[in-house]
Amino acid sequence: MIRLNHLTKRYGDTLAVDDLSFTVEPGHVTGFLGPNGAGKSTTMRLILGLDTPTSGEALVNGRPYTTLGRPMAQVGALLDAGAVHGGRSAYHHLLCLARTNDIRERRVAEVLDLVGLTGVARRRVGGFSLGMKQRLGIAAALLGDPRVLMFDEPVNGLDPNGVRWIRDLMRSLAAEGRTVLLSSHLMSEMALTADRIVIMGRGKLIAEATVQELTTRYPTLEDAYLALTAGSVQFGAAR
Ligand SMILES: Nc1ncnc2c1ncn2[C@@H]1O[C@H](COP(=O)(O)OP(=O)(O)OP(=O)(O)O)[C@@H](O)[C@H]1O
Repeated sequence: MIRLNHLTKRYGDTLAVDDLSFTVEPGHVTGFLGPNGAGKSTTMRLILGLDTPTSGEALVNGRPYTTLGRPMAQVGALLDAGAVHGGRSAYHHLLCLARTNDIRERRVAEVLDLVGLTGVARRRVGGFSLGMKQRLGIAAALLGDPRVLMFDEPVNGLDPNGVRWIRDLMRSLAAEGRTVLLSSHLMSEMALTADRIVIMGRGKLIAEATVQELTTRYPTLEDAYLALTAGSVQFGAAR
């Protein structure tokens, strides 16, 4: 479970996350939505202890990330698929992560198989396509077999097979009772993947609802999103 209590992050004059409180429950795919600059990535970084809150707290399984023992076994995340050492092979990249996190080596082959990269495991990551890097990032997130998972825009760069694969993977991880938080700007895909939705805008919580509640009140999830975020879009072309 992920719980945010009055989470706030200020960068100079920018209030990136503003008194944000919500809970991400196990057993569901929770879609994390919001316009560009809403604060989604900052929130995920705060949950992972990659940044320090100005005030409030982000808890994973009841504790701040930085106090978790064996954190990769509790929470896995894909934030930036490009953030890997291009000179290493996929296998070596995951092996290094496993060794430094007290994870058995056999798990490396398991996750490579799970994400469909076994055939290219010995190739240098520098030559990987964006979609292959996304798969490698997902393999790293799954390495510690954590109960809590976060994915920031995982379908970016994936072909239709990859998009379908991500959807099925997210849903099966949730069906196993894991907590899955998934950000994406692709509303039609989100409607097929998530069952709960959290929407933020300008750092604040705008809505927390099930997909069913939103699509009962609005014709589609996209209509719901556009109506609810209408006052929170910061960047857009003049009409
Ligand atoms: N390290 C930082 N230093 C200064 N400002 C930052 C930093 N990180 C984020 N911000 C600012 O915080 C705000 C929220 O950014 P964030 O990347 O969290 O939004 P987002 O919802 O993930 O956006 P997108 O959908 O475009 O990825 C933006 O105004 C951004 O410029």
